[in-house]
Amino acid sequence: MQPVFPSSHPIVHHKIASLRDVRTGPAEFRALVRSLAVLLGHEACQDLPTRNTQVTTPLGPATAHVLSDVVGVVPVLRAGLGMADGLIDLIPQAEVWHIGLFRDETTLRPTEYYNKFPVRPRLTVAFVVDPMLATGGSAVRTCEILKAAGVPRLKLISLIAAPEGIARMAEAMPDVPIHVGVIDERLTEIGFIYPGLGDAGDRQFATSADPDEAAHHP
Ligand SMILES: O=P(O)(O)OC[C@H]1O[C@H](OP(=O)(O)OP(=O)(O)O)[C@H](O)[C@@H]1O
Ligand SMILES: O=c1cc[nH]c(=O)[nH]1
Ligand SMILES: [Mg+2]
Repeated sequence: MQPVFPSSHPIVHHKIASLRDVRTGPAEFRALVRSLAVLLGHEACQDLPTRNTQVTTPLGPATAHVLSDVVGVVPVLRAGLGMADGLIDLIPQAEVWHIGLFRDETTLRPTEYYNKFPVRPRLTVAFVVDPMLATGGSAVRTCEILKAAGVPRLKLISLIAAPEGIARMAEAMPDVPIHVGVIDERLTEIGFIYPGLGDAGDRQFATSADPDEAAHHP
């Protein structure tokens, strides 16, 4: 089974409490997603290798350390987009590869609608970012696409995971570590994470179909 790293950081937990809250509107929700991505991204980068380099400071030469990897950030559209901004805050030189998938609401299977990445990939490590790991279908499909594109090392960063999604990743992608804010109780009968936060894409982009939910944050 792959390593799973639930965050133990109090700031992560504090921000996830606000993210879950039904009264949190889209602007605050987006800001929380971005800052949680920075915090979890920081944890996920802990073991990245560095190489020595020389730079000249105003006082003279210095040995410095820079990342050896060509890093990619892969948001799973739509909900992963807000997390990508946080990862790019951390690693501005990262290549950003977009993968468009949504979950069919009846079968819960991922449906692909968009991919954008270079024909001859140079990445040596990619961080897949998606706030929700529910059944795990979307994460597994994304990792399959990236492996087929030749990316040798993958990591998944999510904000909330269900035990079912973690088990699915462990079976299909045992070499992909998972960095996650929290692991929740279970999936509901319609495949939502419980207690979760609802639909992460709709809450970021203000597209909830439920007028009562929208009324909480006019
Ligand atoms: O683990 P799974 O069962 O596959 O579910 C998780 C997926 O569901 C959500 O996306 P959604 O399909 O709602 O698309 P969206 O981001 O466009 O809202 C979420 O952002 C994941 O991509
Ligand atoms: O709880 C869930 C499950 C899948 N996608 C979401 O946005 N939320
Ligand atoms: Mg959605």
